Amino acid sequence: MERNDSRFVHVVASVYIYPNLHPLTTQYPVELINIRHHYTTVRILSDVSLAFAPECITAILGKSGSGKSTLLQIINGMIRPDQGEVKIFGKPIDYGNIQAMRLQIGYVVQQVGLFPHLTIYENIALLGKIAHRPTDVIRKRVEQLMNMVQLPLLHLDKYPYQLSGGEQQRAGLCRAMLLEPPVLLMDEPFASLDYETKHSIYDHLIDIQKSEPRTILLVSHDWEEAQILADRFVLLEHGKIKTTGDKATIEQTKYNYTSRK
Ligand SMILES: Nc1ncnc2c1ncn2[C@@H]1O[C@H](COP(=O)(O)OP(=O)(O)OP(=O)(O)O)[C@@H](O)[C@H]1O
Repeated sequence: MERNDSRFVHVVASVYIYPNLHPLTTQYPVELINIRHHYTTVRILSDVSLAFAPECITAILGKSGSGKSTLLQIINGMIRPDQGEVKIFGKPIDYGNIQAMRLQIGYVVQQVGLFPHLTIYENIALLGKIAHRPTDVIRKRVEQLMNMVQLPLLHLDKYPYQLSGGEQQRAGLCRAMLLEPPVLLMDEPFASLDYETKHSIYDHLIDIQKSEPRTILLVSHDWEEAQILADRFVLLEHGKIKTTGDKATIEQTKYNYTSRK
């Protein structure tokens, strides 16, 4: 039986469920069922079925162009797949009411995407305002998050250009976590950072995950990053699931995968 046989759902890691025998339940915060997607005539994702375990960090690994970012954008509803279904906490995405679902899903990208005309406070607090949270509650949460990632509070009134790349990335992380989303999608968030800054943010992320466990899907092509941060992983190759596994198997998979001709 091929591992990427679309009749099977890969439950990360390495447990396979036959949907007809064990209907998927809401125990999985994010489920992908037979996802297929094309850009123009090129197929980017083929029959991807996955169920992501709750409160774990799952790395989505694969070479450039393997479809990792497309998969993440399908999960947060930015892209509607040509075929298949995405379920968030057991419910299929309602594309007519995407905003409500987005409040449950934080999204962090490499380019950070802080608004240049807003202060760091205003950037981090933005979703709180949109969700009509009381100002004092938002302020408290912003300060709590900044403390968690060790971003000095004196940066609150600064503009993004006045912060370093690593500080901006931490502010982006705070913004994504403001509403305590149970699911956090991260698309190569640390790729542009230097080694030391990256490692210091890894430490903060591990600490945050201990105090506020959430389901994190981390797109990366960095096996070392996956080894440090991830509990589980999915390896994509040409838009298909090559394999899935847990932390203990990342190193061997990396060796097998990267030493191939
Ligand atoms: N909007 C688009 N229109 C057409 N093709 C696209 C679009 N977005 C991505 N692609 C193509 O789809 C393929 C998969 O892209 P995707 O960004 O999902 O891969 P990736 O694994 O995240 O790559 P990378 O690691 O380089 O970011 C690539 O060949 C890319 O050129």
